[in-house]
Amino acid sequence: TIALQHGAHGVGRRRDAAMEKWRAYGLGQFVHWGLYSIPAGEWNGKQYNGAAEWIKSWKEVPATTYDSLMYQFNPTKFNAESWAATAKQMGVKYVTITTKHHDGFCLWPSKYTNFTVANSPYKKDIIGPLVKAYDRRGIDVILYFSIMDWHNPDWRYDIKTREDSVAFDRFKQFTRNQLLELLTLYPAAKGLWFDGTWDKSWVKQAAFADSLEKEMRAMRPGLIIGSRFRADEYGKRHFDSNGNMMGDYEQGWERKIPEKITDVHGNDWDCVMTVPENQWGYSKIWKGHIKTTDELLEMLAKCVSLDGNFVLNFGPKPDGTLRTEELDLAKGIGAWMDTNSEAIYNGEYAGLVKQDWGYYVKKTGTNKIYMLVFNVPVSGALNVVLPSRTAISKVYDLGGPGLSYVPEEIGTSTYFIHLKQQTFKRPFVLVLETADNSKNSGAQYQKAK
Ligand SMILES: COc1ccc([C@H]2[C@H](O)[C@H](O)[C@H](C)N2C)cc1
Repeated sequence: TIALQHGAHGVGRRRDAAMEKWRAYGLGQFVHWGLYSIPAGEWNGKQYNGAAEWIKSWKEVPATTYDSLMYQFNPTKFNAESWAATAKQMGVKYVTITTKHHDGFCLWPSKYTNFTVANSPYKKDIIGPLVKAYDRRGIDVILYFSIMDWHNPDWRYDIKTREDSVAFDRFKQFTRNQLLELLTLYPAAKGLWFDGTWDKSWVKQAAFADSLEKEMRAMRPGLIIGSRFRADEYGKRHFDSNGNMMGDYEQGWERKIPEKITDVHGNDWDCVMTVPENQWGYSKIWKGHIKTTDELLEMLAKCVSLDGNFVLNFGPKPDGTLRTEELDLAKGIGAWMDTNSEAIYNGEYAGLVKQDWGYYVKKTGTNKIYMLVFNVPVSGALNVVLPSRTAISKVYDLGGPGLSYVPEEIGTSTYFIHLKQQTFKRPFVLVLETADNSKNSGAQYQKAK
């Protein structure tokens, strides 16, 4: 191994209560809201073909004109309680909210810049009411913060000259000030989701970022910070020069999901996902494929079955209301979660052979295994292969009270569960209770005929 001062500071999963709670979330919500929500991907009648929250980077958009959008920010219909109520009904256990995106506009009244809600017609703090509304419903709040700040004149993409270095030192102090300010103003926040950390200027700040991370953790014991915040002294990000993950969970899964358990290297992780192909902030026109409730439920199931959390993005409108398509998805996901959330919360990788019908989730600390079924075979028979010397002792359907199955044993710890009906309109969950049958514990199952 390589001697590192600023690489990973621990190997393997955090075992403290705060991280165990994070590990158990299963389902989260991302909220991208800011000045970019006003143009919503359009400028002078032309469609920006990137992600709406990146419109300031479009050459057709003069930075000063974009920044004057601050004087239009007045979300008269914003109601933190209704956003939190929607999230509660959807069944999310945590929410990640943009405090400052790359454009540099702050949704809280920061005293380190004028580019904040305080100087907009709206005037009021947005973050405080959101933290309160979500937190009091038992939904933990994570604060999204972009290191890259296109508004701050001291931001640099790289540090080439003495002047760059002097300016970026000012920028580093500004960044530290804002982060300590956020932790001080919003003590209920459980973590920070960093972004905008890929440029050379920041990648060169291994020592500064490491000491800042230590300072924030000391200030807020239990604070959860992902792998995207800092680089090690050789410029390695997410995983240090020895291949160890930096931070408490892997943040690389943006709009993509791991295929198999070895892809996650035994770490905690979350997948952040957009409803359209690639739009985080509100975009008037959603081009391309828009994901349906069932597609999103399958992504959720896949993430939880591979030891991760699934975080679905919402891009509220400039008036502060949520768009209809997102409200409909929240309702659809919530309805499914009302029946099946016990297969999502406190779930982990079950260690069983993956089958085509869907995903296994094991309830942490128990021998209860859930079968989240998305693809019913034409045979109607779901194949289950358990570790040897393990037997199925009981199978029942979470959705159909009293709907239980007697599996057919077709080999050592190998079964078919013959479904009783052929057509299913929605994904459903079967609960497997297993027992050790090394002493042939007489588990209730049919002998193969
Ligand atoms: C360089 O490509 C990028 C960089 C940052 C992003 C940002 C998005 O704006 C959104 O905030 C997402 C979570 N983040 C990775 C997306 C693509």
